[in-house]
Amino acid sequence: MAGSGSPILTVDGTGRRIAVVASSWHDVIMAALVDNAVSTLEDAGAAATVVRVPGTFELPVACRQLADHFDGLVALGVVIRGGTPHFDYVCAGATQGIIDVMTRTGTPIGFGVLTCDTEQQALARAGLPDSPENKGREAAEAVLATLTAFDAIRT
Ligand SMILES: Nc1c(NC[C@H](O)[C@H](O)[C@H](O)CO)[nH]c(=O)[nH]c1=O
Ligand SMILES: CC(=O)[C@@H](O)COP(=O)(O)O
Repeated sequence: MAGSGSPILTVDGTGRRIAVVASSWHDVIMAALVDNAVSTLEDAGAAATVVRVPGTFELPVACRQLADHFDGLVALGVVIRGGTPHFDYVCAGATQGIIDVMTRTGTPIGFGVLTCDTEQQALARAGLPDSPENKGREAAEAVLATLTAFDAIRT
């Protein structure tokens, strides 16, 4: 299980159809996030479909297009601060946009967007062999656990 503070979840993905929506900046880190999310979903018995978008700012619109066609989504991105406030707007816009899709559609979205000041911070959370944390796995586990919780609520 990933780093300190990560919840201990028992996740079952049997019969679930999950779309992994992934941005395309910082390709090495993104590849690790996507690979870990997909393997976590498939190891849990879910069917995973990967959909790529240009950047993290485009994640919400892609999530909205997919939310009615999948049981759940995983949103993955890597945003690394540059020299202007652009980082703040991309991160805030994507985060609020993903929240809006989730609350308006009722489709759970595992949040796997890394918002980092440095590349080193992102690498440490990517689930690479020497990464202390695995945010791709965490986001995948979260969406499956949420769907399980929904089942309990509905019974
Ligand atoms: N700087 C990063 C970006 N910027 C691009 C935006 O996400 C967006 O694609 C652009 O503004 C066009 O609409 N995106 C990332 O995912 N990561 C970054 O570090
Ligand atoms: C977070 C970003 O969009 C980043 O690439 C912007 O860099 P800058 O603020 O130097 O334009």
